[in-house]
Amino acid sequence: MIPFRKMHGLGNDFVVVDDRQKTLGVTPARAAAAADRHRGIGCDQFIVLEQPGGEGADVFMRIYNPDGSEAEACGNATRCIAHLMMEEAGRESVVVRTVRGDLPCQRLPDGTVSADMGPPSLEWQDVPLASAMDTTHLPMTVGAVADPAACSMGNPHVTFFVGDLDRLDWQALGPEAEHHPLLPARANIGFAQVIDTDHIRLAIWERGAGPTLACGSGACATLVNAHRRGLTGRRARIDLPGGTLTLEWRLDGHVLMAGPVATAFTGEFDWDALAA
Ligand SMILES: N[C@@H](CCC[C@H](N)C(=O)O)C(=O)O
Repeated sequence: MIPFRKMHGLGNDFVVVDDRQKTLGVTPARAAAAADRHRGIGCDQFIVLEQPGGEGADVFMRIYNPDGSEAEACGNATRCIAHLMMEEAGRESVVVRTVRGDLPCQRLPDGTVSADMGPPSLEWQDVPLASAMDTTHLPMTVGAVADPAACSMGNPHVTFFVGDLDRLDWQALGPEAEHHPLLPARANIGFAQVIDTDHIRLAIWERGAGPTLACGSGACATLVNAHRRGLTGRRARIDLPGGTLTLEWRLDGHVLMAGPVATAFTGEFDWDALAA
């Protein structure tokens, strides 16, 4: 049997397994089976802890979407895994390694966990987009929304700025936007309503996962894109369906994100039962 921990950040939920001993036999298909909300345990991302493979980090975090694709970044899982590692090490700060790089994290005095998600990539090749263009204004229309901005937080993000989120059926627009021909690696799609220069409401359609209650890297990308469009300053509170994240795009280029993390329950499963 494989022990797991069900964690979440603002309801963006994860099944976390510890494969630091390399015994679990994780494959993309098995990760997808475990993430399935009907036949598996159910989660937005299946997270695998591995040995960091070198100095400078406490753990390596591998991220699978429910469709079996591997993601380069996951902000909320970074904060959850940082919490786990801080408990394990008895420290108040750790470094989580991902395919994107090393992400320093710390526990804040109010008990929330912050992650330094590194600098965004702003060039069209790095998002990636299908051809050369200004990443602050993409020639992209999906239903009633148009003219989004894009950037990468290691994973690709597109942000549509909308007038009233409550009057937009954004879940109906997500699939077409995620698979738009301008997006060769697909993308996470944000629908953002700027309330004030330091306050954004955000809903996210996640690549490989669909609508989620929150997306940490999506919140980072939204602040970056909103600031580049002149809509906000470099700090904002971002309200998502599952709760609030605090964001700062520092002058050194790094994006800092803070918010709550929680463990919902723990349990055990085996791959054969999931596949049945
Ligand atoms: N929930 C995440 C993002 C997870 C990965 C994403 N679906 C992708 O494919 O890039 C977050 O909190 O950032």
